Amino acid sequence: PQIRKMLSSGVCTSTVQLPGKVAVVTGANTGIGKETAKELAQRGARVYLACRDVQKGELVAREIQIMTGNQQVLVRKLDLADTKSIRAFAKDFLAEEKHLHILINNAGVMMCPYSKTADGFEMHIGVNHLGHFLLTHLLLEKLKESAPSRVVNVSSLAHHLGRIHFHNLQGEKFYHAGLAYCHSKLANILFTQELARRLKGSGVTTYSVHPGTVNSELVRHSYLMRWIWWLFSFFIKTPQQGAQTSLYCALTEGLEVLNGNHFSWEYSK
Ligand SMILES: NC(=O)C1=CN([C@@H]2O[C@H](COP(=O)(O)OP(=O)(O)OC[C@H]3O[C@@H](n4cnc5c(N)ncnc54)[C@H](OP(=O)(O)O)[C@@H]3O)[C@@H](O)[C@H]2O)C=CC1
Ligand SMILES: CC1=C(/C=C/C(C)=C/C=C/C(C)=C/C=O)C(C)(C)CCC1
Repeated sequence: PQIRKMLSSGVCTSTVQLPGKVAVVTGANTGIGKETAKELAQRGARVYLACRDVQKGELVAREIQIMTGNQQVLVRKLDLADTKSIRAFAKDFLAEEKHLHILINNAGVMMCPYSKTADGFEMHIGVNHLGHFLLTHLLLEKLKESAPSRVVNVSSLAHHLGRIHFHNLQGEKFYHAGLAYCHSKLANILFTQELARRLKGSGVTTYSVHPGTVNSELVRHSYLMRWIWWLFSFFIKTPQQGAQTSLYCALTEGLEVLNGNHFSWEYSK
């Protein structure tokens, strides 16, 4: 129990409520994204679940509506492996909404077999980084107009093993599914730092996050990881616990001074 308590430490204690606020959470139909969206809805925000599978999203939206009593939980199609889908999502969102206060770039894929996005990017870098990069870029004016607003990029402690190999960005010369994930998670952090630098003074701030080791569907592509996750399932975080660091960065008052920083449960009390 002590190990479990230590590994699942770090709770968002902010009491901030979000009536009138608008949030987008990518990959919100399961895992950490679903729990993040649920908490934002609980606090009164209008929450867009940006999912590639709209049917799955609708089921979750209904569940969140019933649990929170907030009817403003909406599902929109977003496939981060296809820039056409990202552009269509952004176009419809910008036409529909006056504001965007919280963007949580949460969706992610880990250790999938070598494959490419619709636009020819290696899947990890394409979905985890480039897809979110484009999405953020397309929504940036709206975020600025809605300032103070925040962008949270869900990265991972796996970034420590990441390197940006510009000569092999699409994994065509060499591909390792685990390392490809690590590279994409490093890209999330570098993106956060540079975005913070460029947005200084705009009222939009951005943070990257390691959510902890979380019992979710992320391990679906690796038999070994599924086995490790099963073996340690008692010790690792629930998705609800895994959502705490994203929520902390989205909600905590006064965090603007730490614009561009990386937040990780390992360092929290
Ligand atoms: N679980 C963990 O231990 C850790 C997780 N993270 C990060 O946390 C984030 C959330 O992961 P987690 O909840 O654990 O994993 P899950 O696999 O449970 O959730 C991932 C979400 O991303 C979505 N997604 C995947 N590919 C795409 C795509 N092409 N377009 C749109 N959405 C997509 C999935 O949709 P669908 O259900 O349709 O596949 C799903 O909703 C990820 O960024 C991950 O890297 C970081 C460190 C540790
Ligand atoms: C050894 C070990 C663990 C394994 C941790 C691993 C393997 C973490 C991988 C994290 C990843 C892949 C993050 C994704 O972004 C646990 C389960 C904490 C329990 C304590 C001992």
